[in-house]
Amino acid sequence: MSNKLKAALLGASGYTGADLLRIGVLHPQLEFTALTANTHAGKPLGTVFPHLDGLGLPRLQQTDDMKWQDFDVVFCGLPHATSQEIIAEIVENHDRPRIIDMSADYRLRDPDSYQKWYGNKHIAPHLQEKAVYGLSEHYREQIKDARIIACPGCYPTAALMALIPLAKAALIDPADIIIDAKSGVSGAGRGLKQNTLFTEAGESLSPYAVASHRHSAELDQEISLAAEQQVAVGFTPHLIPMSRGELVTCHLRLAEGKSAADLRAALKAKYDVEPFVHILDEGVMPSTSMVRGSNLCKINVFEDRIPGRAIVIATLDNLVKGSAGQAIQNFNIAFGIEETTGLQQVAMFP
Ligand SMILES: NC(=O)C1=CN([C@@H]2O[C@H](COP(=O)(O)OP(=O)(O)OC[C@H]3O[C@@H](n4cnc5c(N)ncnc54)[C@H](OP(=O)(O)O)[C@@H]3O)[C@@H](O)[C@H]2O)C=CC1
Ligand SMILES: CC(=O)N[C@@H](CCC(=O)OP(=O)(O)O)C(=O)O
Repeated sequence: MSNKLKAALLGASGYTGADLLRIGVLHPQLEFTALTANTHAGKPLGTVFPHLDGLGLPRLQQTDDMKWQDFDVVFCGLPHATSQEIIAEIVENHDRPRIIDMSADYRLRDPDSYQKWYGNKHIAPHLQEKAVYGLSEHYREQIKDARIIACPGCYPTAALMALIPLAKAALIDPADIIIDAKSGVSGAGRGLKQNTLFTEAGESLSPYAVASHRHSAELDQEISLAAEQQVAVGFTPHLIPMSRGELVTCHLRLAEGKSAADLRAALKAKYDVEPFVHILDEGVMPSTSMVRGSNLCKINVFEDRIPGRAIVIATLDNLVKGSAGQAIQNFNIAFGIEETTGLQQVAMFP
């Protein structure tokens, strides 16, 4: 009999779902026994994702048919609002499985903030409060015992990896953070949207959700916690004509008497022991091609030419460290499995 942990994946016909399967299918302690979809339910997975054909993975099915008690873990790659209902239904009525959610529904601790940014009232605020924010390197201890692990958004994963240690050590002014962010088109999911069409996203670079992106709420929440004061973070995302990858450039004001070298030292002290977060050597430019397909986040620190300021740049693959890879990392932490298991892919280059 297999001693693998049994997993269901909700939203297996989406981009995060596909990458979770690409990575997870080789994980020695994970077995996907059910995969769900909505419009694609009933189809063999290989007809939806030919690159996942022939791997022995189950056919896509409706979420309604699931027997939740049969699973040790449920990975959730559904749109927000949909996932909150399914997750509440599972957690309220069953003592297992554990939930690893890639959507935004359980990331925000404050129900009012959720309603403000997502436009709908959260149906399970009591569960929202209990869920653990799944930024692996910063919430490892809480993830070990969590019933619901709310994986961060892709932009916040990159930005917070760079900024939390700096805010915690009071090396920067947390009220003066400007994040200029870029993402590949897969960040928007597989659903048909006009701005992600090849004809419209190709050969073009454009900002979106200027001063109004939902990830601002997560960024404010986590930077405020780290800095122990309520702050609002400047954040402007841009769509870049490439499939995957993300890069955030953080413009920072240094705390009185601090230098870019202090920021570098703090980040190195935090991440030297971490397998997935690397501080690049001085002067090396981070690029999405360094992390493509891997669970890595690479960061570098630059002195600004404006006195008293610094620039910190972080890059990751939105579908790996920014969602599916971090979800598997959290699975490893939650189930006491060596954290790098199944996640040691080297970046794809060129
Ligand atoms: N893409 C990314 O880089 C990141 C995404 N996320 C978040 O992860 C989640 C998944 O994203 P992504 O994979 O990109 O999204 P996709 O749009 O690519 O996939 C969505 C999946 O959810 C299913 N689905 C949609 N509506 C319903 C419904 N009403 N009931 C049941 N299933 C439904 C779809 O099924 P079908 O195809 O059959 O209709 C599909 O499998 C989202 O919450 C997203 O915000 C988080 C971090 C990064
Ligand atoms: C390029 C692009 O569109 N990216 C997505 C971010 C994906 C993500 O992290 O999604 P959630 O926070 O919704 O889970 C966006 O800006 O909405």
